[in-house]
Amino acid sequence: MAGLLEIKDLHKSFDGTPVINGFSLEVTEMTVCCVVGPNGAGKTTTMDLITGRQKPTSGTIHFAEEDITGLGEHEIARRGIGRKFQVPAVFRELSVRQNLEVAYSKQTNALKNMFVFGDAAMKRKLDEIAALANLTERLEVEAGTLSHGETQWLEISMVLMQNPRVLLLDEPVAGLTEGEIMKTARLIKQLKETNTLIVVEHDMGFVREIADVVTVMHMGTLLAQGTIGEIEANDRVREVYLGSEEH
Ligand SMILES: Nc1ncnc2c1ncn2[C@@H]1O[C@H](COP(=O)(O)OP(=O)(O)OP(=O)(O)O)[C@@H](O)[C@H]1O
Repeated sequence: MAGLLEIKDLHKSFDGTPVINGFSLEVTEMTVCCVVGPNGAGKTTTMDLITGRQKPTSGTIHFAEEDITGLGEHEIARRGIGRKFQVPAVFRELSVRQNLEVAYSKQTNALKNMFVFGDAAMKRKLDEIAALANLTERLEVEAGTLSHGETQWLEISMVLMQNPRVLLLDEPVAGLTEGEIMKTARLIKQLKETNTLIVVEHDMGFVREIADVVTVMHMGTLLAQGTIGEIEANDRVREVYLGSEEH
């Protein structure tokens, strides 16, 4: 079966300096693919290229068998690729519920859906997502009062309100407590039932919990790919990444 997302021979240079050097990746539907690698390996740039924030110098990106290379950010989001950034972007003065409603209203078919299904469909979706993300008890509080972990879950929930088929998460557990990390792992495993996830993360304990496939990037290319066991046993990966001070 073809991958839901297929990246082939991607290149990106900034002012003539190559940052992505022939990177290829195939992500199977309803799996969790974790992208790891040392600082500066090109992980964030790859996510920027997938979501249209940056345009590749060459190479192709196909999503659901359609060529999305070079399309704009909004068009790619509209086709079903959602992204949660590392830096929180919630409206702090609004309640958790209002944040989720705003996110829903941003989806392309929001108006049509409201017209056809009314508020009830949105409310059902909102309750369902809040329950998944441990936010049911927090729906009426101001988003600014949430803990760091809850803020991360709210952001993931906001992306989910837009009905993505693929969800890109940039470092979702950076700065979280052990308990929050385990809850986030549970959330991601549940999301895999309906979504495909690409997760950029440095926390290898978390990666071990959630990954079906681990992709290791190094200097803008694919260094290795496999199960977490294969990756941890790979001498080259240990040399350039897992053996480094970060771990
Ligand atoms: N807009 C830009 N202009 C110039 N250089 C850039 C730009 N964005 C990224 N780079 C460079 O590209 C390289 C890869 O950066 P990138 O942020 O993709 O790495 P990363 O693997 O995500 O690292 P980290 O784990 O630290 O987030 C770095 O050397 C960075 O300085």
